[in-house]
Amino acid sequence: MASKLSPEDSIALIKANLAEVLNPEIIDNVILKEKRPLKVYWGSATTGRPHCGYFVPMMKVAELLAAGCHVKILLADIHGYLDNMKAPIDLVEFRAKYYERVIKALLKAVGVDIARLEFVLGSSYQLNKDYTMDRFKLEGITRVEVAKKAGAEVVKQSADPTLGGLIYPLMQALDEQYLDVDAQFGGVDQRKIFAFAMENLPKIGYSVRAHLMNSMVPGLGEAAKMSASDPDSKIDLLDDPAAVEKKLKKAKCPPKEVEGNGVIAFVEHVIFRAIALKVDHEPIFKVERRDEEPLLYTSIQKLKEDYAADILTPQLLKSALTHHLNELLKPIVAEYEASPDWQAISLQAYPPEKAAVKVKKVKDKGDPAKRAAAAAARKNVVAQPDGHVEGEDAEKVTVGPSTEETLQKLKVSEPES
Ligand SMILES: N[C@@H](Cc1ccc(O)cc1)C(=O)O
Repeated sequence: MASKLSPEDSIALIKANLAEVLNPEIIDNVILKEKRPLKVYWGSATTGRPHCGYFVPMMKVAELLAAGCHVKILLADIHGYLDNMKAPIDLVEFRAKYYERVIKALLKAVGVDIARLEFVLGSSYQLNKDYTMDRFKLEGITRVEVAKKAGAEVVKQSADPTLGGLIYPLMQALDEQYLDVDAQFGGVDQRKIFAFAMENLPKIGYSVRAHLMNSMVPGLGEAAKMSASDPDSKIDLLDDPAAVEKKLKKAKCPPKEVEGNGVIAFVEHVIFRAIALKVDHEPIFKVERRDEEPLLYTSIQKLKEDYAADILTPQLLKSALTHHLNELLKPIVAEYEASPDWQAISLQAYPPEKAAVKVKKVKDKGDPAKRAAAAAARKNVVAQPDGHVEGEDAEKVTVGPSTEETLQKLKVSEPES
């Protein structure tokens, strides 16, 4: 598969396995007429620890690389902060480094050549004069309601939204220009931002880009009984085989139910495609059975049929996936374990002690900062001094009064910037 593809095959692979492509002719034109590699980017706000769900967009990135594209990965550190401070400004830099390590390792695990892969840190160009002036231009012509709607499915919504959440989609649109790409890739949740970019970039003198959209895949590791916000239910990219097995055992996977089944979706969107990229023949997904011949699947359709008929049971499917997923994770974990450098980055990006240390001192549960620390410790997220809780589950555990009130009580000044 990694061998050189014909232009037509390359275009087909670029457009494969997507929910939607906007302005596909831009892609055809670059490859067939201009005869150069397509330049495309995928952006990720550097917030929570990347988990197994990242395999889904990464499979498309792997296909784009295999199709000969020049792929840029935007580590959107400023966006991570703008989106309701999902990542505190002093941690985003480390998180960006962590993301780069883990994404590289993940793509290598999939077996794709990353020579044409480039990482770009958002703040490395988003603070430049030209970018800033263009931002002002967009801000000057964008109605508040339009910006709000553009970000509605991406930016965390709240009753008292910040300006940052409105600027977010404007900057994502500008990124297309400043990253100098032909196309942007993202999930269908990004559709309104993509439409905003298509409508507004031409107004400030820039061209419309193509947009590639992945369908939204139901999450893997959403536990059957526990709440989805339980941090233990998400499979981390650095989980060891025993942890993967344990979490998958608990994962929601109703028998005979194919639609909305996260385990089947993962097999379809990640495992099958990963196998397809590695081998030249049809992918084979093997399900071992006790006392019986293994089940061999070369198509996801057959697998779904067997699942609906209960020939392939949740238990069989989960144990087969455990095996395949652990094979994918093995080199990622090995690289992490062999790299003191990466381990240090991990500690800086996601300091584990903060919440635990604070919680030990918690006596006055009336103090919002302390209540936040206690809640954070329970949830394995990080509490900030203002009572604001940071981490993937932040919204669900935020406690206490407004930041302003808390800051006054704690007698600390608002952080600069
Ligand atoms: N909006 C993307 C992140 C992103 C940020 C900036 C971009 O230019 C592109 C993508 C997300 O939801 O994660």
